[in-house]
Amino acid sequence: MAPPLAAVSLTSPLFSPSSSRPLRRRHAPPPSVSFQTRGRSPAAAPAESSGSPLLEVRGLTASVKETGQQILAGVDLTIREGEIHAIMGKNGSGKSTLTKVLVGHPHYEVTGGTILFKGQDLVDMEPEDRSLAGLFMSFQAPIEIPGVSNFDFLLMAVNARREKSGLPALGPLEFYSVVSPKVDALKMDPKFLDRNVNEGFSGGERKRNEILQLSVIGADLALLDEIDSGLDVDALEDVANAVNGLLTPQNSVMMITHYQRLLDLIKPSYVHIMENGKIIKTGDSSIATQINEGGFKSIALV
Ligand SMILES: Nc1ncnc2c1ncn2[C@@H]1O[C@H](COP(=O)(O)OP(=O)(O)OP(=O)(O)O)[C@@H](O)[C@H]1O
Repeated sequence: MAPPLAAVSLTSPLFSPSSSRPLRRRHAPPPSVSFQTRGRSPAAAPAESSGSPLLEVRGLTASVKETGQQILAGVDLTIREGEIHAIMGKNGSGKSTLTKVLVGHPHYEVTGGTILFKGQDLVDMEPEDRSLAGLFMSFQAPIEIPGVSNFDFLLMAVNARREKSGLPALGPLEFYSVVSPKVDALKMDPKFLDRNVNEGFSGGERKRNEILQLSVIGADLALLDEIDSGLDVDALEDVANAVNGLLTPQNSVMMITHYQRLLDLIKPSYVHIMENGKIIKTGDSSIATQINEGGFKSIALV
C-alpha cells in the first residue's frame, strides 16, 4: 500500500482549463519590508498585491508527533493568488517540514496557530481532502509506487478530481490526448507513462515526473520542495518552463530552493528566509542576491 502522503498526489485536483492563461505575477513586497530593486525595472513592480489570499498561516507551531520535538516555531506566511513564493534557509531550518505540515503529513502535529487555505481551516482536514481542495506537493525525494503505472496513477488522480467536481470520468483514450502533450512539453519519453511510478527512475527523471503530475493534475497552490536538486541545466530549464506554463492569475507556487539559478528561471514575487522554524526575513529576489553577496552565504548557492 502506498504511504499516506501518496494520497496527496493521488487525489489532487485536475488540471485547470484556465492553465493556459497568461501569468499575472505580482512582485510587491509586504509594506513593512524594504529591499533593493536591483536588476529589475521599478515599472515591473506593482505597488500592491491584490489577489485574494490562498494560504494564510499565522503563528504556526508544529512538532514531530512521535517525540514531541518542536520544528516549526511560529510561521507567518500569506500567499495570494498569482504569487510565487520562494522559501530559502539553511539545512534543517524547517522548510520541508513547513510544506509537509501544510499537506497534513502524519509524522507532524500542529501544536499552535492557524492555517487557512481559501478561507478553509486546513488543520483538521485529511491529506486527501487538502489535495482535493487544490494543494499539491512535490516531494524532495519522490516516492515509488510499485505495481502502479504512471499512466494509471495520473488517470486515477484526474478522475478523482473530476468526480469531486461532478464531471464524468475520462477513459484511457481521452486521457491519453490530455497527458501526451504534457509529456512532450517536459521532453519526457512517452514510455515513462507505462513504467511504474518512479520505479527505477533517476533523480532527475523523478523530478520531471513530479512536474508532469502537477501539470496533469493541476493545483491552486503547488508546494515544490527542491525541484531543482539533481537536475542538469537542460532538465532544470524544461522543468522551470513547465512550471511557468502552469501559472495563471488564480494559482500560486511556493518553492523551496537553495539555488539562485531556480529563481532566475521561475521569478518569485517574494523570497522568505527561514531559520529555526520561523520566517525571519521577507523581500523580493534581491534578498537572494544579498545572500550571494555574503549576507546569508551558506543559504543560497548559484
Ligand atoms: N520526523 C522527524 N523526526 C525527527 N526530526 C525531524 C523530523 N522531521 C524534521 N526533523 C528535523 O527538523 C529539522 C528541520 O528539518 P527540515 O527537513 O524541515 O529542514 P529543511 O530546512 O528542509 O532542510 P534542508 O535544506 O536540509 O532540506 C531538522 O533538524 C530535521 O532533522
